[in-house]
Amino acid sequence: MRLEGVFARYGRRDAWVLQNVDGEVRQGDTIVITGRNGAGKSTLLRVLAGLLPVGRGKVRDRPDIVGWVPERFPTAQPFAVLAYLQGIARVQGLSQSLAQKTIDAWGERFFLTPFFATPLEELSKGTARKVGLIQALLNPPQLLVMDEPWEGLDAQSQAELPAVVEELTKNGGSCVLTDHRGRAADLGDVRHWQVHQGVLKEEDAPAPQEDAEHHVIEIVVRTDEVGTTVEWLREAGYDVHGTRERR
Ligand SMILES: Nc1ncnc2c1ncn2[C@@H]1O[C@H](COP(=O)(O)OP(=O)(O)OP(=O)(O)O)[C@@H](O)[C@H]1O
Repeated sequence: MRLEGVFARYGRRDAWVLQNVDGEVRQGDTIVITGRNGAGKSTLLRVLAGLLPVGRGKVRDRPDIVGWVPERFPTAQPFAVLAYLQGIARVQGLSQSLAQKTIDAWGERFFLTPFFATPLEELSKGTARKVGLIQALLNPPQLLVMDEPWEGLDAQSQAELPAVVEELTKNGGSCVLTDHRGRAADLGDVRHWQVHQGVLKEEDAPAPQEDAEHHVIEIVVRTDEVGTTVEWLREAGYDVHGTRERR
């Protein structure tokens, strides 16, 4: 998928939010978009997902199946969680039995099953975000676009996200996301796009800085303790660079 000279804005009289953006998303890519508040990161995600039409320029070869995970999942809808996900699966063309199997599997994986009967309006912010995530994954997307996916999720679900991204990209999908908390360090090989005042620049991975006052320690923990350990270290103020399987 390619963006060629893309300009985007929200109203015909507004200033351009994105200006002359060129970029290519290739199969298997994970791209992390960074930039200051208001730089245009979410706007770029909406353009990629096809939710905001471009004012000038072209978007070429957007995949047919795009999953969109919004920063705020809209809970003002008159459905319980399960009925909502079943409705989304139906719209996406999944058969009833496949839909149920898929919803059950994601519900287990993200600890959402106990909330299946809860009305969307009664969900906490974090639980609502899980619904926002799962609805985007029901029909495996060829492009997954996520706005701050770690935000508001519980520690176990946060720890599960890198595996979800890896499964998708290994199967030829691509993933583009924003992450102001630095959690994308858990994702392995990623490309970095930086947005500054609506202009996009591709960056090399940030170079490790020489720093005589800090050292890096590698620690080994049990697989089922990775999420809680990472969370615990971050809460204690440590900078966790990433996790990997022991080889
Ligand atoms: N729905 C909207 N209608 C009008 N203007 C908008 C809308 N959404 C964003 N903007 C404007 O577009 C600009 C870029 O916003 P955007 O949300 O893309 O930035 P961002 O980099 O994602 O910021 P943040 O990190 O704060 O989420 C801002 O000036 C913002 O006010």
